[in-house]
Amino acid sequence: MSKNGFQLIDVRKSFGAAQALKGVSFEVKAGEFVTLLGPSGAGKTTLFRCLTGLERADHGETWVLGERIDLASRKQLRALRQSIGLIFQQHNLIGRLSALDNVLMARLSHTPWWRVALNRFSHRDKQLALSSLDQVGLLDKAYIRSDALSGGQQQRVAIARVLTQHSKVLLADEPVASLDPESARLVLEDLKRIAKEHNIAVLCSLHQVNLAKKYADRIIGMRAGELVFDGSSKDFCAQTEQCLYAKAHSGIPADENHSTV
Ligand SMILES: Nc1ncnc2c1ncn2[C@@H]1O[C@H](COP(=O)(O)OP(=O)(O)OP(=O)(O)O)[C@@H](O)[C@H]1O
Repeated sequence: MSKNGFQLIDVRKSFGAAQALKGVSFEVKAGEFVTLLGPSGAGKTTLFRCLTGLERADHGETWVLGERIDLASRKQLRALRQSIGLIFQQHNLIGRLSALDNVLMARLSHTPWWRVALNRFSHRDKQLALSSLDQVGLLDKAYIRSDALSGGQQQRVAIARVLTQHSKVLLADEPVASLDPESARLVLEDLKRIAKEHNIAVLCSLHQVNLAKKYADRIIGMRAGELVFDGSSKDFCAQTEQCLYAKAHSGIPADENHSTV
């Protein structure tokens, strides 16, 4: 099993009668930027929750950085989660803190409590945080309160925080859902570049097919808990898109739809 990236093998998860994941298998390797597409209820959030250990699958194996996160103890889970960077639609920054202080939050678990209480992070940590802000083009905003930044800039501060955390795996759950097209472009370009430059496995769920096709190395399509497409962006054609979305809204059960996997 790869020490880098993550892999799901026949992962199934139900909530009562609702089968959220019906045997999902795929791998994302270090350096890959993969987008996850699928209509509402496809199981994307459940998949992310299984990958972070927030949800335990009923069946199958969930490997993260060479370890079974589905079998991890609380202590192992805490350690593993430090290597998993999370980006959400709502970036979870503390509005009254500067961009730099928000990025430094990634170093909390590496910093003695008294340094945190006095807001005295080490020089090395500050350099690291500033360098991360520089990598997302926001060095000049380091000392600005984060609630004074635009939505796109705040999302890029959240990316800088993940970089400062030294994440090896990055899960981005609809990171551009509430952004204007230009901000969305900048965020996706950052995520793609970071995957390559830092050799991080990135899985990013999106609702915009055009953005997935433009930026992803690979697209994974899910519908009703099943993987229905796993391939390169150029192979994701109009027919695949229709299969993924249109029929899902038509009331036809997923089992009766054509699968491209
Ligand atoms: N905690 C839960 N309790 C009951 N059912 C759940 C729970 N979580 C998810 N489900 C069900 O599992 C299925 C998949 O949900 P999930 O949220 O993973 O889909 P999604 O693709 O993320 O959808 P969306 O794009 O709308 O967020 C849905 O039918 C949902 O109702």
